[in-house]
Amino acid sequence: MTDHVSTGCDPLDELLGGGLERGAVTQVYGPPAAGKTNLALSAAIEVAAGGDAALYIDTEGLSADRMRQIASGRAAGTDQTVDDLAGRLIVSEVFDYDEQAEAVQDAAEFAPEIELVVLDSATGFYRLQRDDEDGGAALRDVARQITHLLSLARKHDLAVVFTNQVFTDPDSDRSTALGGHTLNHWSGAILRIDRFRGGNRRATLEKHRAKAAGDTAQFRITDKGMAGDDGQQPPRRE
Ligand SMILES: Nc1ncnc2c1ncn2[C@@H]1O[C@H](COP(=O)(O)OP(=O)(O)OP(=O)(O)O)[C@@H](O)[C@H]1O
Repeated sequence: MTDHVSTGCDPLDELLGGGLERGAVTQVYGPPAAGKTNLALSAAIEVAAGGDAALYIDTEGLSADRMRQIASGRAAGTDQTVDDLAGRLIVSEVFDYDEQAEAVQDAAEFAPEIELVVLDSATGFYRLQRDDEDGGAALRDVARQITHLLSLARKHDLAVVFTNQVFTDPDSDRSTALGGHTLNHWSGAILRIDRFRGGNRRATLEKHRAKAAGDTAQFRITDKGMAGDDGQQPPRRE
């Protein structure tokens, strides 16, 4: 077994020192439509293509069409079908904060049989409460969820990735990840994604156990999922 779970996109795997690290939590954050969900889906489908299972906790109303589109791109040219790949994804749809907490707790039941847990997004419901007086309590709840997933990652040697939104700090006018230091602390790796004109994406490594912060990679989102910045689907590792 390798130390990492592939994102399905070679430039991103390279940036992350091999992919999503097992035994750790990777945070992917960025503005709306940056490509966070695409990255998470691509990684989950890559796990499925390897014959393993992934748990996908979805708070955002995942598009089944988009999932099948990426799966179909991945299955092309192999002896696997879209249904083979989709069948190895355990999708847990949650509709509110309490359901999210429950689904994260329940990840423990699946952990022995899966290679990846996706939480997309960790803070979507939290964001709505950001200005509430219990914003602090909500953040503590999310932090508890992330530490629970981290303990599963360590115990079962699986990878965990969660997505996160940005907010603009009125003082510095910079956009930073929701949950700040608290969520960053529990994230072994942090990837920020930004979107540019023409559909180009840039990922910036902001935290990593073994690599310098500030490294970047370019990629694009295509019909088939994620591709290098030449628009070509990267060659697949066997
Ligand atoms: N088939 C496709 N071909 C090219 N680009 C696509 C395709 N499907 C989706 N996209 C791109 O992906 C974007 C959405 O990406 P994604 O859902 O991963 O964003 P996100 O960062 O998760 O956003 P949010 O925070 O709003 O959930 C779309 O705006 C579009 O640019």
